[in-house]
Amino acid sequence: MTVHTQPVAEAPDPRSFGLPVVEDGSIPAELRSLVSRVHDLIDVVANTGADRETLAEAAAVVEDLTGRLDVDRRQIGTMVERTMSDGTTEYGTITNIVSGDTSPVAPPLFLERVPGGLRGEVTLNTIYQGPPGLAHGGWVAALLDQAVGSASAVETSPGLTAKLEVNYRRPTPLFTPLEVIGRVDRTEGRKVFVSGEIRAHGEVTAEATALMIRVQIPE
Ligand SMILES: CCCCCCCC(=O)SCCNC(=O)CCNC(=O)[C@H](O)C(C)(C)COP(=O)(O)OP(=O)(O)OC[C@H]1O[C@@H](n2cnc3c(N)ncnc32)[C@H](O)[C@@H]1OP(=O)(O)O
Repeated sequence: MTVHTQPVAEAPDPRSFGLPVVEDGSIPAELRSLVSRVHDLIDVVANTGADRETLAEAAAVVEDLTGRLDVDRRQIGTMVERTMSDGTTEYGTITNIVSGDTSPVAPPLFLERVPGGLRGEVTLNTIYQGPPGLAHGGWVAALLDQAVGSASAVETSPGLTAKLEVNYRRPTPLFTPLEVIGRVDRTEGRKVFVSGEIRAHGEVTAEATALMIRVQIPE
C-alpha cells in the first residue's frame, strides 16, 4: 500500500489525449459575465411571479439570444488549464456541472489546495433545492464527488469515480456558505481511496468516502 500526501507527478496534459485546452485567463470577461447572469436568470425563472405578458416577452428574448449564441460550439471534452494558488497546474472540464467556468448551472465550486487536501466554499441558491429550503441530496453528492475526485486528480492523477458513499448527517441549507473538503486517504495501484465533507456554520452536514480508479495515461 502507498500513501501519497504530495503530487506524484505533473498533471498529465489533456492535449496528449487529443482534448482541446483553453487557458483560464483566455476565457473572455464577457463570457464569464454572461455565465454569471444566466446563473442568476435560472434562479429567477424558477421563482418568478411575473405576469403572462412579461413571461412571453422574456421567452422570446431568450429564444432569440439562444439562437445568436449557438455558433462555433466548443468541442465536447474541452478542458481549462489553471494555475492553483500554490503554483501547480490543474485541468478541469470547461462545462463541468459542479465547477465548470462556462456552466451557468455550476454553483460554481472552486477548490484550492490546503494542508491535507482541497477546500472550497460555495453558497447554493434555489437552483439546487430539494426539500423546502434545503439542498437536493443529489447535489450534495455532486459537490462531494467533485471535491474527492479533484483531490485524487491533484494528489495522484485523474480518474473516474467507481464508488461513492454519502452519509447525510443533517440537512444542507441553501443561502448559507458551505465549506467543501476532499482528501486522499490512501492509494493501492490505480485505486485511490478518498474522503470528504461539507460543513455549514462549522458543522458537518454530509460526509463521503469514495473509490477513484485512475485512468491509464498513454505513454
Ligand atoms: C478533476 C475531475 C473531478 C471529477 C469529479 C467527478 C468524477 C466523476 O463524476 S466520474 C463519472 C462517474 N463515474 C463513471 O462513469 C465510472 C464508470 N465506471 C467505469 O468506467 C469503470 O468501472 C472504472 C473505470 C471505474 C473501472 O474500470 P477499469 O478501469 O476496467 O478497472 P478494473 O480493472 O475493473 O478495476 C480496477 C480495480 O478497481 C476495483 N474496482 C473497480 N470498480 C470497483 C467498484 N465499483 N467497487 C470496488 N472496487 C472496484 C477492481 O476490483 C480492481 O481492483 P484490483 O486492482 O485490486 O483487482
